[in-house]
Amino acid sequence: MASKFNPLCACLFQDPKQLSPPPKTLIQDPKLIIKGGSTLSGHVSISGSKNSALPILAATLCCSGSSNLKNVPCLSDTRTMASILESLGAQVMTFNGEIVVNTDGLLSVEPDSTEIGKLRGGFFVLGPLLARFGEATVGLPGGCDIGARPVDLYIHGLQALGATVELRDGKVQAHVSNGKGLTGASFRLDCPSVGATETLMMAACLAEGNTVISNAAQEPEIIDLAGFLTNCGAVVEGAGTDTLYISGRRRLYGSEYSIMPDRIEAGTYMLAAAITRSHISMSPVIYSNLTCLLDKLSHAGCKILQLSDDTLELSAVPGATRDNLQGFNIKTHPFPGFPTDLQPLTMALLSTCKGISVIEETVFENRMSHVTELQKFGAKIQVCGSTALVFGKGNASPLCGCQVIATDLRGGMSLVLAGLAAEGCTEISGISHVDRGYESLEMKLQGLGANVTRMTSRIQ
Ligand SMILES: CC(=O)N[C@H]1[C@@H](OP(=O)(O)OP(=O)(O)OC[C@H]2O[C@@H](n3ccc(=O)[nH]c3=O)[C@H](O)[C@@H]2O)O[C@H](CO)[C@@H](O)[C@@H]1O
Ligand SMILES: C=C(OP(=O)(O)O)C(=O)O
Repeated sequence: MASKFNPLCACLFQDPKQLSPPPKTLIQDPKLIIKGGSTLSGHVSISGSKNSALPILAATLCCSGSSNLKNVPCLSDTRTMASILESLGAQVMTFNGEIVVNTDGLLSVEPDSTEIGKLRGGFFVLGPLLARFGEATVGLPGGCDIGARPVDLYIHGLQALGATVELRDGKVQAHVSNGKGLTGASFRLDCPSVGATETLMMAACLAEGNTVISNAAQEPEIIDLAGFLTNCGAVVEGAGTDTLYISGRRRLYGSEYSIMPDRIEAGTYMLAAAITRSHISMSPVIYSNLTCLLDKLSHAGCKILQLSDDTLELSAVPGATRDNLQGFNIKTHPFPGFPTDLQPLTMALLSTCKGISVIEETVFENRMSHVTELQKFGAKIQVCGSTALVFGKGNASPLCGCQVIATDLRGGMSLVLAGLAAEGCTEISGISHVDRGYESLEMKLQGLGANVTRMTSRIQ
């Protein structure tokens, strides 16, 4: 049984009230209540990147010994990922944003399927398990319901490295039958999938010989994963370009690594400041990871100042900007294009700007489910396929608080932004979707002066 030291649990056990058994049936349905319409001010700290932490946690399976990961965000997704590693027999210790993982005593190559089904990132364990142990059985992943999200590229890539892969009973079963392990190969991805690039990169690091992955994803999270793998002894070149060159090693060794700041969380707080016409600062931020959004926000009329290497200040206060923010068009693309994860949040902002804005979603075929909820605030949006026309309200009439339901992570967060800007009270249910990706959400918003509270109903 894997051991886990969690200081939070240790604290709970010191309080005798916490020792009484919980009621038999306990349904928790967290909601956020937002009293909107006020401006934000102050500084917000940006957490470590969820989408870096998940593949890097999976990559610890490639390594002998312990990996010590710092700046891991405390999120339901990272907790689920830790539990996936534990279901394999890994030892996982969590302490204050640090996670130490030791995979030496692994007992299984089949992670808990229920946990895998909770997020997309769980599936990333397939490549490392197969590469290190020659076999793996992994259930199909969950994650946001924003499109079909097949795993064909992962499978074809692993087959190119010599694995036999089949889908049986809703699980991907993979093994290497040559008795030696995966073999390096050249593989071209049909589209630059982030998860497939990460999975193949991890697998290739332990394959015999050289691998070339072309049409690879170029997201900053790929560079972060390559940074961790390189620290562990891997040889990866070209991360951040469309071609990766990997020279396989017999073994990798666990190392210490600090996860980069979350560019999507940083973008979210910039958009929160813009939609509430506020002035806030934030750090740490890597500017080059956010160029597209920064350009659009400047064009809209926001004033953006780089206070230091990693600190950014954004002002959308009337007077500091033109008379109101001007709408703009976006088309989502893989990095360095406009990030799909910021599309729903940008839509919320555009509904308050001047003029008509066009949003084209090209990465996922079904990432518009937030529109019907945004319309409940009074936002004027028309959707045709994967394109949305946003008729900005400008100063004409503000958004109005209402009751809405979050059905995915970023769509849910777009409702939080709308609620911050809206006049009156907003109640957002389905907040567990948002908790997958935003650390200390209401604490951070409260720190900026927002009136946000969490309500957890307990039903027996
Ligand atoms: C945990 C994590 O890191 N999630 C991110 C990751 O998701 P994820 O890695 O799932 O996203 P992908 O880059 O793989 O998906 C991009 C497109 O490729 C398609 N595709 C993907 C794999 C495959 O085998 N076949 C296929 O057709 C998908 O359906 C989608 O239309 O990148 C997305 C794109 O930046 C982000 O929105 C997610 O937040
Ligand atoms: C889509 C996202 O996550 P996932 O890939 O885990 O569903 C996201 O982070 O916006």
